[in-house]
Amino acid sequence: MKAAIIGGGVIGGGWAARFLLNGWDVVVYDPDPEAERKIGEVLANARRALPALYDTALPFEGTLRFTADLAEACAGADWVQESVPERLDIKHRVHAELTALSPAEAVIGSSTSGFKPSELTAEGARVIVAHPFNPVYLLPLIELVGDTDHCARAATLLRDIGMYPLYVRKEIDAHIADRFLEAVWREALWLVKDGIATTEEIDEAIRMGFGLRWAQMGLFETYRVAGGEAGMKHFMAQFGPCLTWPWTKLMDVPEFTDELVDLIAGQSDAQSGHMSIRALERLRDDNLVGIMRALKHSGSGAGGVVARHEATLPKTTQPVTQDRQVPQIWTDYNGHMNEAHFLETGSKATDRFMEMVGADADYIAGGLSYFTVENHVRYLDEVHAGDRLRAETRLLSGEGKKLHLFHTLLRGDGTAVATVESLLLHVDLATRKSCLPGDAVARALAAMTKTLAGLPMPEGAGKVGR
Ligand SMILES: NC(=O)C1=CN([C@@H]2O[C@H](COP(=O)(O)OP(=O)(O)OC[C@H]3O[C@@H](n4cnc5c(N)ncnc54)[C@H](O)[C@@H]3O)[C@@H](O)[C@H]2O)C=CC1
Ligand SMILES: C[N+](C)(C)CC(=O)CC(=O)[O-]
Repeated sequence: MKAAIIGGGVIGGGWAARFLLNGWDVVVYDPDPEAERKIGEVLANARRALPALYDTALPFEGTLRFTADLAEACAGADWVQESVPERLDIKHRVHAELTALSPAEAVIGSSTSGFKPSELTAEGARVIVAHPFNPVYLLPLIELVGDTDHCARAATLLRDIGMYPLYVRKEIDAHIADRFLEAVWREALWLVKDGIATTEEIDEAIRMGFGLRWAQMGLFETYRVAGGEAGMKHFMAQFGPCLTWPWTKLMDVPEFTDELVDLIAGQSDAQSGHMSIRALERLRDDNLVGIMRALKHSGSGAGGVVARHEATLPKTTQPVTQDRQVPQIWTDYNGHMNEAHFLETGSKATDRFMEMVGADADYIAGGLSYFTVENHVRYLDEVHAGDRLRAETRLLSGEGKKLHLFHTLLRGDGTAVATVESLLLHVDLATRKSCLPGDAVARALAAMTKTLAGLPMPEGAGKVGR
């Protein structure tokens, strides 16, 4: 698959990284002589962040090219994404060329934050709104607005690269999400201008409270809970009258005078000027990865999107039971992967092995499973954030109620970095007592045992179950 990225600034760079890290070939067209350097830096941040959301490897990266020839960028593209500055005259000029140069079946998306499809297509261009959120390589939301068939094709491709397409049924300036951002932004400008709060105090008011709620429940679900046992109706009855009180300045906008711009920029420098933008991006990405991984556990919000995408990625096959990238959040104060995550990788390798022999989610839902009763971990070498890490699993014994596994954890360069030897007992989940496995699992283990018969024990094995 090929993506053409037209305009490779903050947003175009993020799109390029999202496509590339999902295995697409990417060609970037941007007249800025600095575009290649900037995209290289965005990509470096994306490489440490996006794969860290997943407990399995993403597809191999596609190729990245830069071109000064717009026709070459668009030729054979499956997706052409325009991310040039938010000016309608520039968008019109670029869209006319993209419509003429792109394959008829290609999606042509505009990253516009606020222009409506009727404005973008007024001069005959074939384009839809595909509005992303920064950083595009991590945040799944894309607002799609415009021709329904075109949007439907776009939605399918977006899901394949782990994104969440939200079809906006009725066009409106600034779509859905930016209307909220705009409301909050305008209120914040007044609070600074009127000397009520600094930029830092406003950020604390968001991140210490409602910002945490929004990521996992949005607005309406949060307020439903805030209504107590009586729910949404009680919430609306209690806070309905406030709608007529002066709790907002929404219809009134402060003018960007030099004085206000200097005040805000100065406060922002005092708040965050000690860090470079790239360092702030890495801090933001590490936090987003941590939050999204927590949400993945419960299947909520953006975490649910990652979990659903992960389920579509190719599964490992014997003897490989794990294949993933080491996330930043797995590293510790020594600058390498913390000991706990070697065992976590071994544990996930056991889960995958169980699946491979038929002790999968359906089997467990049927009331049978394995419990680990002993582990032995040997730490052989260091692993760092961003390293590829895989596990190869050898069945040592699978007779009766016992399952004895030996996982070798290998770094991307093939070096064995740890072994995790695990002893498990088959259990009946109703009685919580050990019992023999079901026939299909017993047969799969017996067949595997036969294949492995006569092989020597792996080096370092035999430390548990004695
Ligand atoms: N920055 C943000 O937070 C978000 C921006 N957007 C939208 O994305 C679009 C791009 O915004 P940013 O990336 O922030 O701007 P930017 O200023 O970072 O990047 C724009 C890029 O377009 C290039 N460019 C200018 N004319 C061009 C042309 N004729 N052909 C190809 N490239 C050209 C520039 O050299 C520059 O690299 C806008 O429509 C904006 O509303 C959408 C979501 C969030
Ligand atoms: C400020 N903004 C209007 C450019 C914001 C967006 O369009 C989306 C985002 O990433 O916040």
